[in-house]
Amino acid sequence: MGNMLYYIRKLYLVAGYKLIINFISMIIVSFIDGIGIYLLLPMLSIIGILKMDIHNMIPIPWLSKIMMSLSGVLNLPSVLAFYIFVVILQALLQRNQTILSMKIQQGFIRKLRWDTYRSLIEANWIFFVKKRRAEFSHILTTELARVGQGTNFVLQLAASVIFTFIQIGFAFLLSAKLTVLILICGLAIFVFMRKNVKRAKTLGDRSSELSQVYFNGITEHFNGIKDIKSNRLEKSHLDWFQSVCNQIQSNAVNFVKLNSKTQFFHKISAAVLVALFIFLSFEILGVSAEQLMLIIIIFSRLWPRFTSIQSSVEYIVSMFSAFQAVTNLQNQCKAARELTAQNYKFTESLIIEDGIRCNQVSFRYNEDEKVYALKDINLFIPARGMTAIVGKSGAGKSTLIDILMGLIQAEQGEILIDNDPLTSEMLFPLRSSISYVAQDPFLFHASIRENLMMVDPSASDEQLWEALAFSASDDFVRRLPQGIDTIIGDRGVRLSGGERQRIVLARAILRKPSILVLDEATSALDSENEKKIQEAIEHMKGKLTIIVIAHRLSTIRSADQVIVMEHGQVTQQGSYQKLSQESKGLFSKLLGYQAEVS
Ligand SMILES: Nc1ncnc2c1ncn2[C@@H]1O[C@H](COP(=O)(O)OP(=O)(O)OP(=O)(O)O)[C@@H](O)[C@H]1O
Repeated sequence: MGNMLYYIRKLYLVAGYKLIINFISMIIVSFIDGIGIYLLLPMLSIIGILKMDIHNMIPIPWLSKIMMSLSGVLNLPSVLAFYIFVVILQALLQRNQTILSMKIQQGFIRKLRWDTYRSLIEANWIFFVKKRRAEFSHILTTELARVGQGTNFVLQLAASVIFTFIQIGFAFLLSAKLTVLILICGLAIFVFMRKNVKRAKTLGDRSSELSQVYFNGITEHFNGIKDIKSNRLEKSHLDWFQSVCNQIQSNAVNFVKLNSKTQFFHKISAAVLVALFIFLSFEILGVSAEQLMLIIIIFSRLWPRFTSIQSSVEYIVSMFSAFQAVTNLQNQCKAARELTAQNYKFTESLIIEDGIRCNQVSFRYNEDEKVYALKDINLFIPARGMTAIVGKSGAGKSTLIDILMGLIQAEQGEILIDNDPLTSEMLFPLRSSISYVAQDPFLFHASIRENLMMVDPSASDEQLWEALAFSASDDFVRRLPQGIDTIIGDRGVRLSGGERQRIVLARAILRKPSILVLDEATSALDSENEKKIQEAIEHMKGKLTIIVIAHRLSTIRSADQVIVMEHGQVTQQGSYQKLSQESKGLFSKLLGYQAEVS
């Protein structure tokens, strides 16, 4: 019930007065629908086509009097014209009301979609580290579509309830006793079928769960399709897929079984009740044939509404798990929000004069565990110098970079920028001044030009080629079939690993950063291209702050300082020359290993 109220409140907040207009339209449409059919029969009797007593048909004295007074005016064409006019009016209003309902439904979904995507984009990095990405796609597509469908049912339910009340009103005027009987029967059946609503909720929850599993699975499988193919893992993935599909199928069939059981029960009970009414009307209540006919018409229109109400309730209840998944995700994102309206205002970059300092910085990915990814880090990264971070795999190099970029916050200790603590207000100016090239660089399914211009939409051709030349990619880009306008596929899949790295490097340079962070950014390059890039980076020394993570130590010879990390701690710090002479240190050991390998 709490869910329902929360949902209605949200719907009202988005749709506002349109919801009320929709509600009023529904009442008018139902009302006209009601009078159209009920007046046709009495009017046909007035003009003598049906031989029925008008007072029996309309047991409301003033209304039957008005009808009788029209007897001289009406004829068959005018009665039929009036009927057609009422139907046209009703159909026109119905059409507008249907469009309005759709506008409300789509407006609500658009708002939910926007709020969810925006809250995701504004959440901090650690939120993404802890969550599965496929969950976001699943919620933004499948679950939102389910909420949309559910909203349609909510509006339909409102229409059904209003229609039912109006029809009950008409029926009551015609025969109070019979209407009360119908209502009691309707209510009894609704109470009797209540357990179906609970079951619908369980099936809805299961449906959310299964579609999440399905979405996560297929996302993972297609991300790892090369591994699947090359390691002959197709069979196990097909088995998994088949098992999930079977579960989804059986869950959906169970829901339809439940829903059709409701409809079946309503149909049977309708037939039994009609028979019972006819019997009661003639044998006990002494209702006239005319009234009975109208009551049957009312009943045949009213009863399907009871069925549709019950059916809509089942669909709506099963939709709530999807709505809950959407709102839960929004709330989690809000709790992890780092980008606020205030932050959007900061568009300028931060100019660092002195350098970045870490003071006793510690960090854990999971605060419930003892293991620290970084422990008591003290270091200084001078502005416009080149700092290299080295260490074995898992030593904490990338985590340190994330802390320096303000992507994650230190659990203990502080980061100082030119001796001022890194505050949340400084995060965005800091990031605006950084160009970051990751180990696994990201490129969009677009042309090279579009991938480059993403960071500077006003860049000229000359600037693009300058950036490409810097990253030693101008030659290979010229040789591509469509040159710089070649589409490079999902994540740049149509390029080699080294080519991808070079394009991302060109993009990083095009941004004109004051801090360039290269996280194993040249690991996939051949020696010739790596040398070219190394030379280009050396030219930049003194102009911008460069932070490089490198496993290949030959690439960091020209660094101003080298930071050596081991198990989340800084164990050595100094110039390349100095560290290579510390024979007991890890750095000289790493140098030794690499000399052996080469
Ligand atoms: N998302 C995460 N959740 C939990 N632990 C993590 C996460 N990312 C990294 N870690 C842990 O933090 C430690 C440091 O990882 P980090 O990626 O910083 O190492 P690294 O030195 O960059 O390694 P590599 O050279 O292999 O990239 C590792 O023990 C790793 O298991």
